Amino acid sequence: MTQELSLVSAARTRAAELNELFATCDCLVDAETMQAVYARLADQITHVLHDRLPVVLAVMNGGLIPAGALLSRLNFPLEIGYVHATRYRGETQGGALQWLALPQIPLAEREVLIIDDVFDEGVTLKSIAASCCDAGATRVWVAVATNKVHDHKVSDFLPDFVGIDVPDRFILGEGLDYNGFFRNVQGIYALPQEN
Ligand SMILES: O=P(O)(O)OC[C@H]1O[C@H](OP(=O)(O)OP(=O)(O)O)[C@H](O)[C@@H]1O
Ligand code: HPA
Repeated sequence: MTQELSLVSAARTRAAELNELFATCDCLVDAETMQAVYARLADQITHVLHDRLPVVLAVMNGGLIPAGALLSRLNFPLEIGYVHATRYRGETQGGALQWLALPQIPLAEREVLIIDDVFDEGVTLKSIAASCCDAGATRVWVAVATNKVHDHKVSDFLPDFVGIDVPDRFILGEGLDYNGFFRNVQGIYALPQEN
């Protein structure tokens, strides 16, 4: 087999494995419900921020999908940027937060809205919000598509806008990945529970 054919064959095998895994996942929130969640969140954000000229920061990579869903529903003046900070890196348990990109837009004397896919333990968003404050933001708001319900959250920090509560399971879809895959899935799914 040529090298190209063997790469194609390996990709096919991996794609089939991922499709098989996805077929065993539980749907927690369907795609239609997520659209309603984004619409409600966008209304709440609009109510608060419509005349504050915010800088809206997507948290890459997972925040990309919810940020897109929300931004297309925010019909008021705002600027868009991103930060990249990660602490799971393909694992199902979080580690130390690694910063890959700081905001490019100056945040001094600006209101900032940070958008991410999940508020899990909260380490990521608490740290990003603190760094925006350190950069001179007058007020930092946080919006998340999902909030994982458990009792091991960071202290003294909560998101301002929460889409939907989900149980304490490893979830994927709507920006959330498993080994880098499934971010593009519409709806929220959970990996099968170990027995
Ligand atoms: O509340 P926490 O326990 O801190 O976890 C939440 C963060 O974890 C995920 O990012 P991840 O580190 O997986 O990077 P990614 O978005 O690039 O996948 C997710 O997108 C959040 O940013
Ligand atoms: O449940 C999760 N799934 C994917 N990424 C995550 N990052 C934090 N929690 C999760």
